[in-house]
Amino acid sequence: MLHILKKQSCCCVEDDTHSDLDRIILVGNPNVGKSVIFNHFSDSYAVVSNYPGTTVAVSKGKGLIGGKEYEIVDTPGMYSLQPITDEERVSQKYLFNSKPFVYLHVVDAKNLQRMLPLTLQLIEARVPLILVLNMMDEASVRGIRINESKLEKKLGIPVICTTSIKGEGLDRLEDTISSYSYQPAENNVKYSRGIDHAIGMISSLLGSEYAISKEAVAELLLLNDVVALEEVKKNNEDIEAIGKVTEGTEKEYSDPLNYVMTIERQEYVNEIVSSVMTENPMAGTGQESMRKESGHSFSERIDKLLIQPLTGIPILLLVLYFGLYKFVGGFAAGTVVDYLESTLFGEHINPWVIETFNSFVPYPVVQDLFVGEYGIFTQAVTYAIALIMPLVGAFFIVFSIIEDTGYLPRLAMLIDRAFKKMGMSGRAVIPMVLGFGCATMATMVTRTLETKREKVIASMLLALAIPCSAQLGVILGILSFSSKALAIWAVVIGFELMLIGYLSSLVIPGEKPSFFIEMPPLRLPKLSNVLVKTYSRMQWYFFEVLPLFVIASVLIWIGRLTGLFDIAVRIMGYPSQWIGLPAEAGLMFFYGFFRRDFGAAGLFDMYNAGMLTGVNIVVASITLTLFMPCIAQFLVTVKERGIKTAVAMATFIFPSAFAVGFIVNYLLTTFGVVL
Ligand SMILES: Nc1nc2c(ncn2[C@@H]2O[C@H](COP(=O)(O)OP(=O)(O)OP(=O)(O)O)[C@@H](O)[C@H]2O)c(=O)[nH]1
Ligand SMILES: [Mg+2]
Repeated sequence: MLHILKKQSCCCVEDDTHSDLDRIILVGNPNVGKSVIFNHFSDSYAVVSNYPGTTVAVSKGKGLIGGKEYEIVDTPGMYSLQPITDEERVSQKYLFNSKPFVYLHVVDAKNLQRMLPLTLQLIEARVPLILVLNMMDEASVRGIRINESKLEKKLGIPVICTTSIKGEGLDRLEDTISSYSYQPAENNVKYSRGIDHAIGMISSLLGSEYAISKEAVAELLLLNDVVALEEVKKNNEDIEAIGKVTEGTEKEYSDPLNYVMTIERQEYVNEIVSSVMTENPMAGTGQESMRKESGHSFSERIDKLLIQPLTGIPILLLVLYFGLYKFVGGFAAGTVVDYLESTLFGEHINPWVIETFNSFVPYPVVQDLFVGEYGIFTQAVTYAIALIMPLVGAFFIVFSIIEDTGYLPRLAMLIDRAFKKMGMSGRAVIPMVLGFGCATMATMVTRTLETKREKVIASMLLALAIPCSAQLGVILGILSFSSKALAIWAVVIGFELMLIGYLSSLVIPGEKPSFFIEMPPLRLPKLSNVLVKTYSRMQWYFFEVLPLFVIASVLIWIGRLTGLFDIAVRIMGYPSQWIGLPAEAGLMFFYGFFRRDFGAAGLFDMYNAGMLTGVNIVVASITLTLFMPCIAQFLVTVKERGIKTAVAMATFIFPSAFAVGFIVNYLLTTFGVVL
């Protein structure tokens, strides 16, 4: 639980500041435990989850190793030095621009064959390197034994076995880092003559120095890698001559060069693995191996249940019912929020704060700003602490448990076919599900998707139809008065999501996505990780919402002093009335411009004040769910997708939210539905 005290570094901004400290950079495939090791050594916290692509931006912290302070850097997972997705590119760019003290290449020991090619590429890049064979616990359960010292000799770099989740081997890793000094390792990969020749030619054409070896840059150039091309252009290298070598070499081979080089590298990896690794699934005593076997087939059976639609869909519905409806909607939004908002803040804290403040500050204008109806304390802080935090907290607890089991990649497989109809692959399930936590974080996670088209559709749907945890909690809490109301809300939002997804896939050009996702083993969530992760996300969320809520309170205060507030609310009153709501509901949409959850909080207050009918509540919930993305999400969308796409999305979303609200209100009132 020491982690609780750590700075959290899962922020949305890429931090490129350089410190004077020697740097240790963690690199490796996704989902191998880099962030667990980062959390162990550094004073910052990076989120750990059981699916590939948890870390999508660089995280930094400081850590004492062998009595010396280092800067520790965690990077997004990458499969090879030639990236496919954006989060891999983040790591590749980092490699191009860093001269660290040492790289820790973290690999999953039970998948050595698949992971060592990146080690060989890093050796080819002639960077200072230590290989960390992590997840030794899972490898030994599978009867995998690795001869560490033989592997060290073969590769020419230090190799350390760890089970980072239990802290095993990390002391040895610390000692190895402390005594590390760079010794160039021999690059033993034998490429065929044409490729070898081309690498030699291109590297001799490179005049400048790079953070990685010229041969490694040459290999990337041979594969027309975008980042490598950018780097050599910056250094005014002879691009034309390089292009000629590349073209000539491509002609020599009937297969793409990437394929040929991957196969040739893999051949060498296979040779190494067969000499250093033994695999005996029946290892151990008779009893032990039987237990392992049955454990294996047990998790395979669960896997099947989760992935096959006949059983997978009912399981998904159960997860939603208990996780969201009962726990977030019932317990958090009902019991906890009720107590905090109405009793604790409403009856005790706020009256006391108002009285104390007013007795010290006798100026009504200032009183209004801090403790008035829309005051910084009475509205912004109360909303943030008593309403948003319990909802977000409850949601993140459920969410962390789901993440840590490895359920999300299985859900991705289950839903892949439905997602293909919306122009996305099953992989997009992960950012979409994360959107229920916080759409701002989730928009960044669209980096893990392969095609631009898929990224645009996913960002669009996140902005349009996925309610964030706080908003969802409020809506679940309010709509719990009638299961019919909740069903109407869910069907309309689900339908809109599928319809817009389907239409976007027809309109937005681009290649069809292919589905590839690594399937991590199912794991039992660790309580400490669930708590630390929930705490760090709540902290992040709190500092994200509180300033915006405070700014909203201040703007409302200025607006009320100048009369602009009434005008804005009156203007928003019109679309409210079009969808059958009282004009006062304009206030809620006005809040919604700041954040959707702020709007939802306004809706909660109107509901408590008995100002809305059953139909009104459903229509308002639907419109608010489909309403504008919040400011933070909009900014991240601008950063990830560009200003044009972001503005186009917002322009479409705003009127369409009211159009859907109008239709639903029309249908419900025409058919005389009473809720
Ligand atoms: N059994 C076992 N699980 C581990 C070990 N190390 C990490 N894990 C689990 O592996 C999963 C992935 O860990 P992370 O630290 O998030 O992996 P990462 O390499 O940072 O992944 P990305 O951010 O996706 O690139 C989590 O569920 C961890 O609990 C280990 O040594 N043994
Ligand atoms: Mg990570």
